[in-house]
Amino acid sequence: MPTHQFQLPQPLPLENGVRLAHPEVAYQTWGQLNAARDNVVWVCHALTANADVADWWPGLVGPGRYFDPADWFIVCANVLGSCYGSTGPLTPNPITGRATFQEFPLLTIRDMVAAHEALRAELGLARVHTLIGGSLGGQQAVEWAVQQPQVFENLVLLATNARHSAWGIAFNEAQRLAIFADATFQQNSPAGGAAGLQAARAVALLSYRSYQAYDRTQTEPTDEPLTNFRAAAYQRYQGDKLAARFDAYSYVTLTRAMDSHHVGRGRGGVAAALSRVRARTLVIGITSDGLFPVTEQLLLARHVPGAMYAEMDSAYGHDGFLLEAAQITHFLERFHSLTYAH
Ligand SMILES: CC(=O)SCCNC(=O)CCNC(=O)[C@H](O)C(C)(C)COP(=O)(O)OP(=O)(O)OC[C@H]1O[C@@H](n2cnc3c(N)ncnc32)[C@H](O)[C@@H]1OP(=O)(O)O
Ligand SMILES: N[C@@H](CCO)C(=O)O
Repeated sequence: MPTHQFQLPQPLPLENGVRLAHPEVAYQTWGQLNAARDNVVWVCHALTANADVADWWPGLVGPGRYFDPADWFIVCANVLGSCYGSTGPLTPNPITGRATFQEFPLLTIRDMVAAHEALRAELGLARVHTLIGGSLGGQQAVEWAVQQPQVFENLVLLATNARHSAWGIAFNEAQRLAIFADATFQQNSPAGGAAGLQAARAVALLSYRSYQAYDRTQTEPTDEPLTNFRAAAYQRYQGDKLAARFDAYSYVTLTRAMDSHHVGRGRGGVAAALSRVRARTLVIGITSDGLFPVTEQLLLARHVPGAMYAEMDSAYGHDGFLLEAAQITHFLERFHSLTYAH
């Protein structure tokens, strides 16, 4: 699908008090809005994905999948701060003409939601049938459902939380330290900090997978090597793969936004904030998720009124929310049949 660009009509007031001039949001849509305008599905993507949800979630979005464009009008927008078309740290500042990470403001999950809320208004979508997201996408989804409870009919949160944990922030900081240790980060060019980003992704992978996943896929078949281990090659490969498609400046910006996530900030705490949600809600946890452990999804389900909770096993750990399409489809079908049974 073509990627559309939406420029917000006004500067965007950010949570830290700065106004972001002429912000843009890149987005894609699939399917048609029906006459009743009640078939909207909005997908919020995770850390390094983009607006092309049919590409990165092919098991859930596409012909014959649970979210089939023949039935649904599906929207996915790139987050503010990313390097896939929405305004980010390497976007030239329209006033100064410069693109420098150092001058780019701190973004929060609420700022990302504010940009997508402006896009929702632009598209004239008064109601959204289903808002769905995992990980950083789930952080946006829950924040949005707290902010605009009247808009969302159904909310699906996967492998996410109400407030980013100390453990998650520590992982993110370890990754940022790897990036800052790369002297080329000062360049403010797309390849700046690439070696640091490779190391950051290798660290991140440890939090996205599990002991069992590495044991199953990366154990040596023989006892021969004393060096150049399979698991080590996998770490390098994954680092290279991300550095080839992403930039270090967006990575730092987005991980800082993730750290900022706290639905209860200024709202009397997490429980009070979650009690505002009016959407029928399904929360999905992954038993092997070491980054967003199921205790975090149980907390969401406990405080969102009437929420349902489902738990899946995955050999992948946290990244199971991207890969376990069959299990997620099963839970969505059950959720749909329960919420629309009468
Ligand atoms: C432009 C864009 O692409 S943007 C959108 C793409 N990305 C996103 O949307 C972000 C979300 N997606 C992701 O995070 C990931 O793609 C996931 C989690 C869904 C899947 O991760 P993957 O890396 O594909 O899976 P996995 O961990 O099994 O690794 C498989 C890869 O590692 C390689 N690999 C496996 N073991 C080793 C090893 N020992 N040494 C070297 N390479 C290895 C495989 O050959 C395979 O390579 P390939 O990706 O080039 O086919
Ligand atoms: N694997 C995900 C991050 C984990 O939520 C991504 O690269 O977007």
